[in-house]
Amino acid sequence: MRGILILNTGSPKTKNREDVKFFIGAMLSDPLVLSTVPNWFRDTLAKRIIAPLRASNSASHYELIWDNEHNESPLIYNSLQLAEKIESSTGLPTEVAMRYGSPSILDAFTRLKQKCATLHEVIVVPMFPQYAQSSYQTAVDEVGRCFMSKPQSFRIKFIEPYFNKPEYISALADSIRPFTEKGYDKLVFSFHSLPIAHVEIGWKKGKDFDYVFQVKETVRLVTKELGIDPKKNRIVYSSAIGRKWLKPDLEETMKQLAESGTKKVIALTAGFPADNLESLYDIDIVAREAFESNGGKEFYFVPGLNAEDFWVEGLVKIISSKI
Ligand SMILES: C=CC1=C(C)c2cc3[nH]c(cc4nc(cc5[nH]c(cc1n2)c(C)c5CCC(=O)O)C(CCC(=O)O)=C4C)c(C)c3C=C
Ligand SMILES: [Fe+2]
Repeated sequence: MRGILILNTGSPKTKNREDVKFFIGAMLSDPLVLSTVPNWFRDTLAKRIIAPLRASNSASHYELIWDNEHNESPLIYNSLQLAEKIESSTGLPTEVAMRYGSPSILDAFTRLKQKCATLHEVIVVPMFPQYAQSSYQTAVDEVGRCFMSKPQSFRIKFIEPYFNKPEYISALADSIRPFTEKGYDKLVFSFHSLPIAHVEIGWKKGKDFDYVFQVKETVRLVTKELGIDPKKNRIVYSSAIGRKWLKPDLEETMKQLAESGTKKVIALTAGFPADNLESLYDIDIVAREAFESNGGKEFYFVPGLNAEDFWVEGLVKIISSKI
């Protein structure tokens, strides 16, 4: 029997400073994330310098978006909900694993084997529509490392980035349509920013690794599916932590739009199917505030696809294409 593994980046175990610090340290000590630092210095820089400096601020952001009802980070909660629905829709054992922290990849393999003694194949579904070495590549590499760390009775297959897959485009369009139908001035598509150095490495390898190409394709195809005016679109990038990162910046653009008289804006992330810090904080709190406090009148945030039925249906089709 086959199993399915929903794979994402991860989130702190709790919103407490210590857990947030641990998570940031784990992420930034990854050579595919913090790649411009010599190997010998990366761990120290990540765990002893950046993580302690960043943790309090970051924890205060997590505090604002945390899912207190389920006592969980929204990213983890959304991923678990999605896995539950995929399992009941396909009848195949489905688990969640994170690149950093928990639930871990090895634990997820164990749970899949417990659910199914005759497991012969695991289809790994990285929840990254566009390729980046710091998201898709590092997550699939880690699954590979875990898989090779001990003998397994199953094989693994990976779903590729689905930036242009009709099922993803149509799910995104379905989530945006109720907002665009009511009229708007600008539709802002936000994506995670990346160091230009990462973008260039991907671009040189070709379109399968080219983040900016894939971002633009997602936006072009969604625009076509919705039948809306591409001139009212903006592509922006959030969460840059350096000067040589992809621009224009989300917050800066919101301020400029408001200052130049734009009244009604719709914003979403087409780079994260599951809501998380980058959508719930960067867009729904920071970008909203930048727009509204500079003269903008109406700001609408399109929630992520999360575990919406139309996305579950689309994702199951994407997964089925590997079977
Ligand atoms: C060099 C730094 C970083 C790069 C490059 C980067 C790329 C990148 N990240 C995601 C997805 C997620 N990142 C998340 C958290 C997070 N990411 C970084 C740094 C880089 N990310 C940090 C320091 C953190 C911790 C939070 C913070 O302090 O800002 C998360 C988790 C969000 C959550 O809700 O918990 C995700 C998901 C992608 C897709 C990506 C490249 C495209
Ligand atoms: Fe990140």
